[in-house]
Amino acid sequence: EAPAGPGTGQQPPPSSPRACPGAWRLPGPSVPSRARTEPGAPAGLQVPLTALGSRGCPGWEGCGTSPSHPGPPAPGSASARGQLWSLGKTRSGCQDRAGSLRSSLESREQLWPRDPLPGSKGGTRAVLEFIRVHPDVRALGTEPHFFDRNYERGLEWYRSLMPRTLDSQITVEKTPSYFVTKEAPRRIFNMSRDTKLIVVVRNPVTRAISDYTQTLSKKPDIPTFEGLSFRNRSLGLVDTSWSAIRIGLYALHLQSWLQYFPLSQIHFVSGERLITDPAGEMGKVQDFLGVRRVLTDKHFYFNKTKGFPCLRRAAGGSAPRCLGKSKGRTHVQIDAEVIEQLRDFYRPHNVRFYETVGQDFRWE
Ligand SMILES: Nc1ncnc2c1ncn2[C@@H]1O[C@H](COP(=O)(O)OS(=O)(=O)O)[C@@H](OP(=O)(O)O)[C@H]1O
Repeated sequence: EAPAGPGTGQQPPPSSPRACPGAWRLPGPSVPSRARTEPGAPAGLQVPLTALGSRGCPGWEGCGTSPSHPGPPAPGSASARGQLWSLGKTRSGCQDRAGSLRSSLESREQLWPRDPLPGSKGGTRAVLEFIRVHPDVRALGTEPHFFDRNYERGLEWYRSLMPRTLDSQITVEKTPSYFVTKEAPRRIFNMSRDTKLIVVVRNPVTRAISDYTQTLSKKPDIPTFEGLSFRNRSLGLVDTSWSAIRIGLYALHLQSWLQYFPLSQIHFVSGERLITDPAGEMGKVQDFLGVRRVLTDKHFYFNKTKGFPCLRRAAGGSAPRCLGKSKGRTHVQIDAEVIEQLRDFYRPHNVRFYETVGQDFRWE
């Protein structure tokens, strides 16, 4: 996905005295005596836990061993709560990052070839472009896909992509596919258990149609939405192996994250409210990240042509900015009866999700 924003945004000059050596900006050398191999990581992958360690910038090891969370509870245990994406840097100075969400509980073989690049479609680009306006936030403009597709490249590679940050700044990235990537929670936890995660959720029926609309724009020959959605439509059997459907089973995916992260470390953005009240939703994001409420109503305006809220001034620029053409597409028309069937299908899953996170998103 092409970034809508200007590169990695504003960056401090290399000589900035406040720049945190070895954090995201400089791929620090691994220290063999203190490096460790992540259990389950590809053979030979060293996670240099101390590479970020320097005054004002507690290293990975420090972050990773923070007592804030005792570690992954046994799968299925009552204390297993936690979850998903976005990067952040804790106030203690640990450099965390966000990832995005979506985890393929299914294998890549199952996702392929119908969904080579599943997306969130909830509004992750909007959240990233909005939050990067904040002076205490630095964002990677592209999706690194480190915790899913590029994990073998190693943490040094990931770090080298990141924008330079000051001690006081938070680093964020977004990769929607993390949410449905089975290995992502463990990998992020092993990088830093203090990572703050943001998940943008949207009515799963609308999300599926958005996902399908995007795929159709790239592959006009794919079967109809109706054809892909059901194993047997007359019996109402929904095909949960189709990723456009499966990604919307939020409660299911969330369970993988709750094995590693407490719910308090995960923030859920309503994709619907992000459009109707961007300042309100971004206010909550700022609170969650622990930064000042800089982004307010005055940063947004509703662009009638685009049909969406846009920024009066994008990060690093002075002109108004809306997201690109791939955001806010006109959706494919879907039979009302099919939509009703999918609503029925998702209802119990949505209720389970609301109960798990303690919020009612009112997807009816
Ligand atoms: N301000 C603003 N401008 C444009 N679009 C906005 C905005 N806020 C939220 N959205 C919704 O974001 C949807 C795309 O979601 P993502 O960015 O998560 O998609 S992706 O997974 O990264 O491909 C996109 O979905 P579609 O409308 O289906 O294209 C939009 O509805």
